[in-house]
Amino acid sequence: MTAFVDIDDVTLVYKGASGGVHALDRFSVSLQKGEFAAVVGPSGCGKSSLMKLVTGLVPPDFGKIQIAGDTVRGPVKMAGMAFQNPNLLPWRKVIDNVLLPLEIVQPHRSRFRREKERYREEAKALLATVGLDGFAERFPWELSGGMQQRVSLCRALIHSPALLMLDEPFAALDAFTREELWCVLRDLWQKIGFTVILVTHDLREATFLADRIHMMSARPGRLVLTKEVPFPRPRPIEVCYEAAFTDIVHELRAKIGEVRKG
Ligand SMILES: Nc1ncnc2c1ncn2[C@@H]1O[C@H](COP(=O)(O)OP(=O)(O)OP(=O)(O)O)[C@@H](O)[C@H]1O
Repeated sequence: MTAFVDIDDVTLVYKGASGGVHALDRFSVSLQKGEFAAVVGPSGCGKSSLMKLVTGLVPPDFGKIQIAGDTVRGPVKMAGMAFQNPNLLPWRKVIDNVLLPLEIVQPHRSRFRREKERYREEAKALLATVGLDGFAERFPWELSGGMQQRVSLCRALIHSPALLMLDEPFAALDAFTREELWCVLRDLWQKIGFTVILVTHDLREATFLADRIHMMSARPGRLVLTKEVPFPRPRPIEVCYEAAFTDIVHELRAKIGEVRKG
C-alpha cells in the first residue's frame, strides 16, 4: 500500500552566521491514511522542525516529503495544526476563532460570506463534539486552558483537513485535563478518521493515542526506533493503568535515556 505521508530521507540544516544548525539527519517515516503516529525524542532533537517540514513551512536540504502522492513544495492546505499554546485571538468569540481557517483557506474562502450560516452550524456541531456546547459566543479569556485547547482543536479541524499536525498540544495542561483532552482527541480521530502526527514529550500520551511511536535521536534528529502500540481500538483510558501499558512506557523511557546520553 502506498503511504499517505512519506517523509523520505530528510535532512534539514538551519543556515546561520556560525555555520548553521543541523536539525534533522536522513529522517524517514511513513504513515498510512488514517494512521495515528506519535514522534518523541529528547529536547531540541528536531521534532518541531519535522512539523515545519511536513507542513511545508521550511524546505528540506536533502530528501523529500510527499502527502497523498504530491511532493510538498510550500504550505500544505490539507493540514490542520495545533500547538502547545492555543493561540486564540482574544478579540474574536470562540466561534469566530474556530471559523478563522475558513476565511483563509480555499475553496471555503470564496464561499464563506455566502454560506456563513452553514459554516457556523458546522462549527457549533464541532464545538459540541468536544464538549463546548453553549460556549460559541464566549470570548477565549472566559474559558479555562483545557477549554481553549478544545477550541484550538476545533479550529484545526474545521476545514476537514486530511492531516492533523499536533505539536505538544496538551503540554501546558494539568494531568487530569490532559487525560480528558486525550479522550477528546481519540474520539474526534475515531469519528472523523484523519491522519495524525503528534509531537510530544509525554510517553504515556504517545502510548495511549498512537498506533506507532517514532523515537528520534538527540540533534541532529535521526529515527532510532519505531514502536507499534498493540492495544486494540477503541482504547479506554483505563488501558493507561495496565501493566502492558506501563511496560511500553518504561521501555521508551529507557531508550530515551540512552539516546540523550548519545
Ligand atoms: N529557525 C531556526 N533557526 C535556527 N535554528 C533553529 C530554528 N528553529 C529551530 N532551530 C534549532 O534546531 C534544533 C531543533 O529545534 P526543534 O525546535 O525542531 O527541536 P524540538 O525537538 O522540537 O525541541 P523541544 O523538544 O525543546 O521543543 C534546535 O537546536 C533549535 O535551536
